Amino acid sequence: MNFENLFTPSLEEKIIPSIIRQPRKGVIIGAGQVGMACAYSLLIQNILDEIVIVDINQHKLAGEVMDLNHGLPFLEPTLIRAGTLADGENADIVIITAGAKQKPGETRLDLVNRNVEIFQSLIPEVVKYCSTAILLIITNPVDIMTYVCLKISGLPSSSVIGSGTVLDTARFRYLLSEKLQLDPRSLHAYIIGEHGDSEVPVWSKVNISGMHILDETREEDEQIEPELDKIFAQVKNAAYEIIQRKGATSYAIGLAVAQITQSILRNQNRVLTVSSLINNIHGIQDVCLSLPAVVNRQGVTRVLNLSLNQTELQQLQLSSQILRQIIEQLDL
Ligand SMILES: NC(=O)C1=CN([C@@H]2O[C@H](COP(=O)(O)OP(=O)(O)OC[C@H]3O[C@@H](n4cnc5c(N)ncnc54)[C@H](O)[C@@H]3O)[C@@H](O)[C@H]2O)C=CC1
Ligand SMILES: CC(=O)C(=O)O
Repeated sequence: MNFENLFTPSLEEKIIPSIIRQPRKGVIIGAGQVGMACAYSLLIQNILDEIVIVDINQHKLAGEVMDLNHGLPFLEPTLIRAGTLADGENADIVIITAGAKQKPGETRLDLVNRNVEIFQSLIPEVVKYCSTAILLIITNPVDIMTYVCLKISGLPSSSVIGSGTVLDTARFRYLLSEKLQLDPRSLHAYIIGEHGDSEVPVWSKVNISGMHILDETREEDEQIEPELDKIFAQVKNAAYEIIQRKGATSYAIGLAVAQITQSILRNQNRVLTVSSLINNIHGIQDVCLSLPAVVNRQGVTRVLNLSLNQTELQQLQLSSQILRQIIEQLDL
């Protein structure tokens, strides 16, 4: 039987999809726990039309791609394939998750030398094949790796973004919403600074419908402030707790990456606490860290100058100094 003659697409079938919009193509580098959680979240939310996944472990990569492809009958059409960076040509976004992860008890900053070495050979290849893509860095320590990627790639700072504290902000909103018995989407709160041990909760801005959290809770519970401190400790230690139990964190970061990617590719102008190059905000210079920023098809186009109280400002500046000291030790 000649399969080619079995079905010939009509002119409309060939042409109409390309008239509606350009296909959206993404590359995920690293098919580990995080890379595959990103692929799964992007796939089930129909954010990309084509996903190329790249990993040095070809054997595992082939298995991961087979497994995802077997789910396609339940989803919108998406081309998912194992590939190399050369297959990333014309990609709109490159999501980088490749590298070492924390072992139980290790900090994110402990990973810096191993992952900078990987980026030194990886990033020039990414730029060679995907020079027009937005680069979204997930590999830890994510703020340092975003800075390293920016320097090695020579790309404009708007095009190199770290997932930063988008995940910590989600943990913060979830835990606060549990405490207050609200939908987390109705509660606005931010974690800023390093995605790591020096991160900063912006308590002065936590609000529900514009109402500050302490106005909402004071009458109900006099003991709320120690409770709130406990919540922040849970946010800060979440990765340690999860890694100690299951070896890695994956689902929530996958969803966070899907949201950042959606804001980029659908030009949504969402305000997200991504990590980007900060200069001249809150006295911070030449460091990548998270502040609320506008994310769209150009990447990060605006970092918001969030007003902070004195404690928050000091904590943010300390966080930036910790990151800056590490950058100064690197040979970039
Ligand atoms: N920014 C964030 O919020 C989060 C960041 N992470 C970080 O993401 C990274 C990945 O974590 P997991 O996926 O759990 O680790 P994993 O060990 O499961 O996967 C890493 C993958 O990278 C691949 N890899 C290593 N070097 C490569 C290269 N040069 N090219 C292509 N592939 C390469 C490995 O073969 C492996 O499959 C870690 O650095 C981790 O700390 C994890 C969770 C949240
Ligand atoms: C591992 C990591 O960075 C996190 O889950 O926050």
